[in-house]
Amino acid sequence: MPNVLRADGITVKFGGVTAVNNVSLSLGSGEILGLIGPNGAGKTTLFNAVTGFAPMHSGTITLLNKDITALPAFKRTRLGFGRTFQTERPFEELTVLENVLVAAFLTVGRRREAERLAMSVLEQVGLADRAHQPALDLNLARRRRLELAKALAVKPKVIFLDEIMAGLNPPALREMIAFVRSLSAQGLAVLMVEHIMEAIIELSDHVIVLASGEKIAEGTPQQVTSDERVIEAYLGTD
Ligand SMILES: Nc1ncnc2c1ncn2[C@@H]1O[C@H](COP(=O)(O)OP(=O)(O)OP(=O)(O)O)[C@@H](O)[C@H]1O
Repeated sequence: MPNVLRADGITVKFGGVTAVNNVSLSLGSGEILGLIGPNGAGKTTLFNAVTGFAPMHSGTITLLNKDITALPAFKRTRLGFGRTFQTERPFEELTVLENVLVAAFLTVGRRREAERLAMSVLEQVGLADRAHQPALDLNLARRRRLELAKALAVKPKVIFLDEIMAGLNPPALREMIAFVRSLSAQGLAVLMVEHIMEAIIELSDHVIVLASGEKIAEGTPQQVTSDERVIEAYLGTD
């Protein structure tokens, strides 16, 4: 599988705390990489470093063989990074469509083209019928879909999903799992931080486990969930 994204030797420090220590990952087109680990393991920090939202101490990032390490987040977005945020934060006073338009304008200059793109991603996530409602009116599952629509509206090559399954009820979780699978089937590379193991096990081609900023295991979902170090990191030892 050709590499879409590579991150090599990523280290992030906050003052004296090393939140991510020398972690590498790579991701091919249509591949789903799950990033798991106990609270405070460094998942969000690694995710933010790769997407350009957290400064790195060291490491390199390449997108389609182009070194993008020095680029700020908005330039990475333009080159094909779409992301959701752990705490979804729509502009609540804007409509659903307007929220997606804000993202679409990051990659498309003309209004008509941006509107077409925004409507097509709203259709893709099943929110087209709510396009003209205020974002404020959406329930949690639909807010997550709006986050996805915003991430897709930048025409990504890699999509970064930060705990998009958290708090969903079982039917909404099933729908979200199916939706993420459909993204990978379309050739998108997916990097997913997720605590819901059901989703990780069903979706991930490959899983990286972080604990205290270190990569402690990687492999298929079956390999990592039976790994002693992973079980220890989650359960602790007395
Ligand atoms: N802006 C920051 N300033 C200082 N320390 C930070 C900052 N962001 C994260 N940290 C620290 O870095 C470590 C990793 O945190 P991070 O949020 O990346 O973990 P996580 O695996 O995403 O956790 P969770 O599953 O709870 O979201 C923690 O010790 C955290 O306190």
